[in-house]
Amino acid sequence: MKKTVQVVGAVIFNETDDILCALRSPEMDLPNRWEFPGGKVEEGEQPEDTLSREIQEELGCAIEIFERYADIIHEYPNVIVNLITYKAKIIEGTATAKEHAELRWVPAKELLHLEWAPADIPTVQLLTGDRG
Ligand SMILES: Nc1nc2c([nH]c(=O)n2[C@H]2C[C@H](O)[C@@H](COP(=O)(O)OP(=O)(O)OP(=O)(O)O)O2)c(=O)[nH]1
Repeated sequence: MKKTVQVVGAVIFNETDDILCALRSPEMDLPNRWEFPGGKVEEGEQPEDTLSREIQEELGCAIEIFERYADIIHEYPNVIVNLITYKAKIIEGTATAKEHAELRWVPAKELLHLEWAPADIPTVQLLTGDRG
């Protein structure tokens, strides 16, 4: 049976309502695909704590986490990913790509122009519909 991993991602908005998109590096799984920064929830960890920790590690900044935005299950060939996204904003520091190949602030209506990790597409479509 395929393993299911719980993954949290941040939909980070700025003051002009652009969304922070992160490009996975060539060394990561799903190389060169755009994603919501975040990572796997470790055993015993609260999803919001995972998200704050991952954002600090990956982007070097602190976020405030708001409501849960979407809860998606996507089956990859080797694993099932349960991607839960939360709306968030940066409250301290500036987002810097410490692990990603690139970070980009993108208006909601342009999100679908990027090549996303397959599990992210339903969430991106929701965002585009909400704000586009
Ligand atoms: N962080 C993140 N991962 C995603 C997204 N969409 C998606 O399919 N994934 C997949 C890629 C990975 O298989 C898994 C999470 O991986 P990760 O590499 O970000 O997590 P991590 O930092 O905890 O991983 P690890 O290398 O320490 O094992 O979920 C997304 O929007 N954000």
